[in-house]
Amino acid sequence: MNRSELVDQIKTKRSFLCVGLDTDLEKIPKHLLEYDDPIFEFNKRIIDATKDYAVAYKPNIAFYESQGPKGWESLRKTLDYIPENIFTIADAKRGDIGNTSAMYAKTFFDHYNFDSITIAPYMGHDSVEPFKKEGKWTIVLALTSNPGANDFQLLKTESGNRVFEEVIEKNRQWSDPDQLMFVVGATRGELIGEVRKAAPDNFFLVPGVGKQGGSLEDVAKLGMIEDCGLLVNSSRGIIYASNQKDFAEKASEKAAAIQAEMSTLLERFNVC
Ligand SMILES: O=C(O)c1cc(=O)[nH]c(=O)n1[C@@H]1O[C@H](COP(=O)(O)O)[C@@H](O)[C@H]1O
Repeated sequence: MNRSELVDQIKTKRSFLCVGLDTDLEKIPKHLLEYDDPIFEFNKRIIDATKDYAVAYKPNIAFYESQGPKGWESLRKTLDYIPENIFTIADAKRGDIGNTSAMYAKTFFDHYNFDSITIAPYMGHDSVEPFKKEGKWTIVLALTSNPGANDFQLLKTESGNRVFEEVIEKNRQWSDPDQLMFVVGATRGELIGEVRKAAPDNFFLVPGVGKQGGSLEDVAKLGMIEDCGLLVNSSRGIIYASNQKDFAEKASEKAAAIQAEMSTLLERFNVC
């Protein structure tokens, strides 16, 4: 999916919500465990319940590969079930020497037809390069939402930049902004504005609202640009809104509430 198709979705649905499919057999309602593929049965109902409010889905690959071959099959069925006009993110956080990264790209872009993949940039340009592909996006970790982000990402480099700024600057030299997003945690407060300064025209994937406590309003205030430029993810806050038979209904209510807030923010910041 290209940028203008993504932005059209955002304007049509008045939403920049990404629903994270972090589907955990320990957390899904017990009655679904009777099915042959409980992960897919859960995802299917979550997708049906949230697709009017979401512009992207992000299966976190750890939750699928941890189940062995069956998990990969649940992932494929889930991906096939996501409506075609909704953006898909393989949250895999890959990145290795060139020929190995090329295999990761083959997995997620050829075998599984994802629109994008998350990438850990620690190994530098030749580890990111193989993910550049026509019609596909790379989503590079810049300033993450977790406490450990401070261990490396905020360190100053010789140039005076902090590591996350260096990651952004370099990746912007290597890739077109219409195929390059950055991950910025909603929990990073004022720093989101500094990330926006470093990447004025890239889309951001912003996890960390909901369970991790980030504020949607602050993210919009500091990060929104003319064509929105944001995909804000919520996983547990939506998909585990209930662990009873009403889980899909509750997920729908949560997604609808976030979409309503997003609609107001899109209007406030003159996107649509
Ligand atoms: O790349 C990510 O999506 C990601 C980056 C980051 O900095 N923080 C972060 O939480 N994530 C992912 O975003 C999702 C957040 O889930 P919730 O906290 O349940 O909404 C998980 O799949 C995380 O792996």
